[in-house]
Amino acid sequence: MKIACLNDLEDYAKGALDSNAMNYYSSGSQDMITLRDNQNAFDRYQIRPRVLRDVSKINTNFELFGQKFDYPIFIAATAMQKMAHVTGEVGSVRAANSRNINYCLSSISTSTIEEVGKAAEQVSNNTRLWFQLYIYNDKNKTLDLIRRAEASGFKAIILTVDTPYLGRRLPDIRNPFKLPSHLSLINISSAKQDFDSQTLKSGENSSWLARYFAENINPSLTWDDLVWIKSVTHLPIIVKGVLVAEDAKLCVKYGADAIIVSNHGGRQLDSIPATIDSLAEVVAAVNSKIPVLLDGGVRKGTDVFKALALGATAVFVGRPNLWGLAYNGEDGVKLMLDLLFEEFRLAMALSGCTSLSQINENYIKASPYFASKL
Ligand SMILES: Cc1cc2nc3c(=O)[nH]c(=O)nc-3n(C[C@H](O)[C@H](O)[C@H](O)COP(=O)(O)O)c2cc1C
Ligand SMILES: CCCCCCC(=O)C(=O)O
Repeated sequence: MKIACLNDLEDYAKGALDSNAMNYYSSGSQDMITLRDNQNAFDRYQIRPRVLRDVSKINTNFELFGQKFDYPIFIAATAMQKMAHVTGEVGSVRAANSRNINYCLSSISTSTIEEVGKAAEQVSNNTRLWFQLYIYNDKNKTLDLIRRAEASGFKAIILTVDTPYLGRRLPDIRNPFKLPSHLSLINISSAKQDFDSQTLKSGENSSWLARYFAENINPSLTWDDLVWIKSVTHLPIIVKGVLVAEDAKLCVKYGADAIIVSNHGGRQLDSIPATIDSLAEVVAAVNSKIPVLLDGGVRKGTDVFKALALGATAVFVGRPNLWGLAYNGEDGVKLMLDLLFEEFRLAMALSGCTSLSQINENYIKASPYFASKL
């Protein structure tokens, strides 16, 4: 069967990946309510299309932090991509940069920061790369990651703020995840996958991923750490994992250069709002002072259009990158992106919009069906 949309790629990946990788990639936390809602929530909005406008030419270009992008669709940071395809992060970055869009590398990658920087340079002389940062208890380790990202041509740091501890992912507790022995968390010192289970308190999360986080990642971060990061790098700092107006205002106050409205793909706290439902609140609070981006559940061109209509500058896809890799490495990720680009261009044309700047709140409304259920 020919792949027609991103959900087809997911179906393919389900048959191709082993259950260890698939459980890790696909799961959300606890009852996965937020995971499901991220996608479902897009259906609660409708597009208000305009007609009889010349839509023979559609322009999807835009600029952010002085860099030009061909589409407002980026690839989000997802950890350990070599379980999806032997090329892992290198395949993904090559696909993204060949299409002139951003690739975000996770701190917890299976390819080095330097390999990813080089791979991007090979396909584009204007690399489009952001580095996602977890702050370690060891500040030198954190600084080392920042310096390596700077030296490898990364253009911004994404500070993930929704993960002081890892969410409780039940599939990983029931069937403990194992990183295959030929892979490692290569940017950071070796992570112990085995530990003495006697040290666990009754009921404590026994996943090594969760334990790695508990032992290495700093849960005491505050807004002052944002100020600290800004003081140690010239790169823009993008705060990822903001969902409410109060925090959006603090991002502006403490000098964030952009916000990503994100609930970590439904993998952290469960029962929190879908990102598309949080977007308008954050956009209003920020009051155009800094760009607002969004990830979570974006699977269709109309999802991208809806996010932009509600005020997002750009969106990210997380899991679809992994499904694309599982399908056919770099070419699979290119296919994933091209499908989404095509759907988005069509959504723009059929709504009567020929450039991104025309997409605004006049093009969106709550679905009357869902509004009546509230
Ligand atoms: C398998 C997997 C690994 C992830 N790893 C990271 C990570 O290392 N750092 C991070 O900030 N977010 C991570 N995320 C969250 C993504 O950056 C993003 O917020 C989420 O995937 C977006 O939702 P989507 O998968 O529905 O597109 C991960 C998500 C998944 C699915
Ligand atoms: C070994 C550390 C766990 C990686 C966690 C990456 C992540 O953010 C995720 O959602 O998974």
